[in-house]
Amino acid sequence: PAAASASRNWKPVAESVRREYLWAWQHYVDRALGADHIKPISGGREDFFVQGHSIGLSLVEAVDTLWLMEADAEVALAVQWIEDNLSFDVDAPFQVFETNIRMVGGLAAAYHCTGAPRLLELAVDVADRLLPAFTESPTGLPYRYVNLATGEVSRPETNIVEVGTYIAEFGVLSEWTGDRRYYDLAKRAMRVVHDKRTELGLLPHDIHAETGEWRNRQATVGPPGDSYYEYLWDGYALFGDEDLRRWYDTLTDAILAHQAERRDGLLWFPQVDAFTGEVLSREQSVLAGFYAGLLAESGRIDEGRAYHDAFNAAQEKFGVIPNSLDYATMSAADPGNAVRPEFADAALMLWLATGDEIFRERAKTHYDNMLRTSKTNYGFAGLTDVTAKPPSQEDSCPGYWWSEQMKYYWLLFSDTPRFDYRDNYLSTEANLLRGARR
Ligand SMILES: O=C1NC[C@H](CO)[C@@H](O)[C@@H]1O
Ligand SMILES: [Ca+2]
Repeated sequence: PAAASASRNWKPVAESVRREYLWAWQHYVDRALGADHIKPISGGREDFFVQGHSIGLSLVEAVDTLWLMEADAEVALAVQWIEDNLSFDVDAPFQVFETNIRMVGGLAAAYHCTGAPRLLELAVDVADRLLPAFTESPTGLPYRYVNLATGEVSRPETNIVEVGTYIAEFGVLSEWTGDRRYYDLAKRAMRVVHDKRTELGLLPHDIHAETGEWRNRQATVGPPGDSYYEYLWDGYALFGDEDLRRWYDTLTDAILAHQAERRDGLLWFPQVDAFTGEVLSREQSVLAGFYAGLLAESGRIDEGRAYHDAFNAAQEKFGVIPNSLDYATMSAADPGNAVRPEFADAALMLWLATGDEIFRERAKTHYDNMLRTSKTNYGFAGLTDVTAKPPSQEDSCPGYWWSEQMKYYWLLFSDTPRFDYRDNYLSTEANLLRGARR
């Protein structure tokens, strides 16, 4: 292998990341403790799952990040708040997918890092409240919403992300409790989707939970297709399930054969008709950028590099990559960016897979551009237009900011002893479910 390029001293960057994170955390504690979101411009509070009732989302998403940063006093405060206040006995419909990746995953990661028993109890409690979405479904494909207090399910018009992004969180609950129901229900839904692939081996992205019928023709590696593919690989990586690997390989080979396009030396993944392969759109969601990391994790390193090169071209052009990019013209189809983490997610995965310093350089640029454009009075704000001078901000900070990019930067630049750099797993919400070194 090429001699590892003399890597620069990244410690000052890691210290900056930790300082900025704890600065934002202190404002959340002082002004919005227990709120799902802080409003970073005004310092106000914002609900995410249910209007009028927060359940401490940003705090739950922050615990493992704080722990990895060795901010142990802050971890203690957060765990105490959870033990004293967090209840899922809420008579309202919750989105099953978002509740899983953020709350089941956030609590499971907090338990993995701290060992506090109440955190596992709460992860099991909220997962149990999600199960009717699966068990009430005639196909095994979960409904999109469930009332956490009554178990009433609703909204069968769903998609492959929202039926297929559970195996990581549900799988560790099965592993840690011995109850296989979680794993089996998550895997069954993934099997149903895989078995409905088209002749070309591609997947449309919208599906009906009661009939099992496809509701559209378009295939995408962006939302709402992305984390279905991610979790096929993750289920194999975490639990060694050869079915999941076989399904992943079948679908990925088809994507690379029918859904990939090279243009000016860059690799892109257009939206195509899953039945005919016809290109339907060359718009690329910034969220699709995670796929460069997934390709590298799953042994397609050259393709992963090439796709990250494509998004890096966008980062070079725009500074902050727009929500949606038309890669035929490299123009911003949707000019906002709600502090999306995917470019940094893929940079970490590619750096772990290759050791190539270029990915730390690219992540540093992503961090610098986020600092410059999103930092505001009490935290970090999403952008409504990355092309404006300066980019225009919105008074909102999403929960994934507390779990994702700041954790990716910290892991890339700190070399923290609390993370096993050789054997680890981060969920699609960057929840650490394996590799904490207590
Ligand atoms: O998988 C996900 N999709 C959307 C968010 C980040 O853009 C986040 O919730 C997560 O990474
Ligand atoms: Ca993700």
